[in-house]
Amino acid sequence: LVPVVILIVGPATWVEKFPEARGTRQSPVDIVTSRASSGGSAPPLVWRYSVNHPRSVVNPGYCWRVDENGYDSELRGGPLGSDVYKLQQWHCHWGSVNGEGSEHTVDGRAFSGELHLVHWNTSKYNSFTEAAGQPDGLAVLGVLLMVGSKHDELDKVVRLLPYIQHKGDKVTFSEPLNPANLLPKRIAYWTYPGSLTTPPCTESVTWILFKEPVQVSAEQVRLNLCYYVNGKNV
Ligand SMILES: NS(=O)(=O)c1ccc(Cc2ccc([N+](=O)[O-])cc2)cc1
Ligand SMILES: [Zn+2]
Repeated sequence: LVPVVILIVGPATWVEKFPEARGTRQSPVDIVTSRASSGGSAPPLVWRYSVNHPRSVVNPGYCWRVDENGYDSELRGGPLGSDVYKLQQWHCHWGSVNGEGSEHTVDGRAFSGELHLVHWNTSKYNSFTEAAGQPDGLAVLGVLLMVGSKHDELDKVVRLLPYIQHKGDKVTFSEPLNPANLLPKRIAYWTYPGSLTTPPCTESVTWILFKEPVQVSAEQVRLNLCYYVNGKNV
């Protein structure tokens, strides 16, 4: 008899190390559109990002992450009350197979990938890490990605991926880039109180997921797939 060792390394083991993962507002979720209530009289969501500053693309071991390096930006309004949030970093989630890389699903449908723009509450907290531990500390803009035409703004990052193939690799670039160009044209969104989708799974995220997917080319998806295995192998 060969002893069978079942090695569980996925989300199922996260609860052991990150008790938050057992919480009541865990992300990602399936957005059941028929159950979403209309936004009513919520104020408009507004954002402003700096364009001309050096950014770093990092390989954190899954997908890729762009650090804003503390340069100024603002996200306010919508579900965020009177607090002002600042962009800390943005990153992606891709699947190991095309078409199933997104974290959130909409009526059970997954998308090819999902971009997250991670902001923290500068009105109430003094650092990203402090804010990341508070229920109203973070606000993440989620953008669903589907295969279609090439995305020129995203390509400014995708073309750098061959230079950060290993975990910990980092490359700094100063080509002007406007994160607002990563967002869809129509800015209708779903919002709900949730958590970080990967460890430490802290329940500190106000999720704002845009309804309209953004198109990226099949080549851009392939480049992401061949350089990164999605966070699922964390
Ligand atoms: N995918 S996501 O929910 O947008 C997400 C965003 C950021 C992070 C990274 C992270 C966020 C917070 C901390 N912390 O406070 O120790 C450590 C790592 C993890 C996950
Ligand atoms: Zn994410």
